[in-house]
Amino acid sequence: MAFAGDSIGMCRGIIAKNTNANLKKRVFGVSVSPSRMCTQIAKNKGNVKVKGGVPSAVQVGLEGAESSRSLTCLEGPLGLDVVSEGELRERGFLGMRKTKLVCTIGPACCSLEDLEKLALGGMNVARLNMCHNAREWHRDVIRKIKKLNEEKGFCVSVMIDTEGSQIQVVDHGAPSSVKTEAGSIWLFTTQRFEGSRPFTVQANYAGFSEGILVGDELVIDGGMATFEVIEKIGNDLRCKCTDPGLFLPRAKLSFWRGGNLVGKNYELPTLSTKDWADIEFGISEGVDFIAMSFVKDAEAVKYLKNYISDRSSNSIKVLAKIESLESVWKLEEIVEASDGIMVARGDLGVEIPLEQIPTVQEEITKVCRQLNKPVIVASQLLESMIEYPIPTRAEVADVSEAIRQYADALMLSGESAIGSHGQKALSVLQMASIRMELWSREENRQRALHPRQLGVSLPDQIAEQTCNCAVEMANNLGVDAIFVYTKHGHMASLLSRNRPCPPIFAFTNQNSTRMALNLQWGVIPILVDLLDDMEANVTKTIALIKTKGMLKQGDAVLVVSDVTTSATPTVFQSIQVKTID
Ligand SMILES: Nc1ncnc2c1ncn2[C@@H]1O[C@H](COP(=O)(O)OP(=O)(O)OP(=O)(O)O)[C@@H](O)[C@H]1O
Ligand SMILES: CC(=O)C(=O)O
Ligand SMILES: [K+]
Ligand SMILES: [Mg+2]
Repeated sequence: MAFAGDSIGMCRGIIAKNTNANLKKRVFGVSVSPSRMCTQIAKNKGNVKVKGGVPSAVQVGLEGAESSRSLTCLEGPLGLDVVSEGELRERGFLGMRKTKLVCTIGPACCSLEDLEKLALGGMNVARLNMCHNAREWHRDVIRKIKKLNEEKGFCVSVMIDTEGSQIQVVDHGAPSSVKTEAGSIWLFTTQRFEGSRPFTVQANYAGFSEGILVGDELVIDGGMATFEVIEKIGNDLRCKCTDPGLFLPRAKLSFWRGGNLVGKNYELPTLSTKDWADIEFGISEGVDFIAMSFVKDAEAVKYLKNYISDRSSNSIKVLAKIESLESVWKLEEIVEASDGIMVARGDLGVEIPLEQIPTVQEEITKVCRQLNKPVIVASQLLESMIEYPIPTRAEVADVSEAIRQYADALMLSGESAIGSHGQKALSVLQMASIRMELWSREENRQRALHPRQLGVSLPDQIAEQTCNCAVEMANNLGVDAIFVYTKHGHMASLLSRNRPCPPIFAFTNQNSTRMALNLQWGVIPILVDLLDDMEANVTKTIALIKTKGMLKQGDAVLVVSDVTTSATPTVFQSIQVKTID
């Protein structure tokens, strides 16, 4: 693959020692000069110093800052998952898929064999929607996934998704869908009754009609059918169907007045008693992510994060689902508070007009990248594949647009949970990712980001600038891979944020970091034991990957690390380019 550009001239100072003909051939693009990098570093005045005299490395250090690492030894097998290893062998470094894939597990794919097929097909994260099934069912699935990871060398993270609170239909008088004719009169009630009553719909929440006025519009599932409220009888509503359509099971209700949403959901708690019990269950089963449904504000996310850190020594990442109007209003504070975001387009489409979904999705992905949080685009990506073996052209275009927007991950819902073609749907996502990522590289689209400075403290600013420069260098030099050594995944995520052309191999000695990085664009997390001496880690990991036959002579690797030496308590962030001989 070629990148447009001129020469490596200005880079020579950095890579002189390691430059060979092979690398030169692959180096294209506008160069970053060491002097430009130093200028950026020098802006962070204080006791920052730039080390000279090492032609293959740029090092910056902050004197007196203690190393945050407590690394011990580097031995044992290379913790690279079998799927990444296969992709690398088959397609080479640049051909490795960067966009991560999440599959919702349901009755159609919960056997060990089906889960293994999804893992082989590239599932990075398995999502369990706690709206469905008993906890025993979920426990069984989680254990199967962990068994596959342990015994077959996969690296599939587990996410539980809370049920949350929302006004919805409990019963609409039929086991599946029911038609609503224009002009038909329906009663929406909170009364509980056995069996079904024609033209009667049970709502799940006693206060569902509070504040609702005659003349308001009642919309089902964002437009499946529309009613006008014609009479209030206590808490119940008599409604006339104005736009005929369908009631599906668990249909969502929303009320509108003069074109604006009447926000009844706001009064419901973000986490119900059942959600808290599900969260306890998730903690005890050692899940990697908890996706929080119907997040209203940053407080709810912070509360859950604090609760988890008090309860569990494992770090479980909290993802906030953006699926209400209120969460769109408070987007930035929610993104800042959370460990990642899901654009839950299904329920979002109930609360905002459908034509606004594409722009809201683009805005959310942009904010997440600016604030360096992973983002999943979810719902109806390949909806027609629940039934059919191929997607519609429009679905492929939608999926490709999410990839072009550089979403970290794409999610399958019913396609994998209940669909007849879950594995095929996953392969559509995989092919679309590889195709669109190639196109984006050819268009040099990663340059479109003007990253907002995130770091407040000087060490954080240095880490961020190091990663920004490292990615620019990696792209310009056309290196094959970026290696990073990371305990909590921060450096790896800062590199990912820049959406580099080569894949990022993130070596970590913490399993929770490995599982969390599974959601981040372009990061291949690898579990290894690490040494205190960073230089030794670099040498040993390169040697390990080479031994496996995945690095060959002439390959170039850009290495980003926090270099600590035993002689000084100083942290040096360094960028080195190593060519393999
Ligand atoms: N564990 C499961 N058991 C049975 N059916 C499931 C399960 N998980 C998902 N499904 C089915 O797949 C469909 C889509 O799944 P998904 O869980 O993504 O629903 P959703 O309504 O988009 O999510 P949410 O409830 O979080 O808004 C659901 O309507 C449901 O019928
Ligand atoms: C995934 C989800 O919760 C939604 O789209 O509503
Ligand atoms: K849910
Ligand atoms: Mg939802």
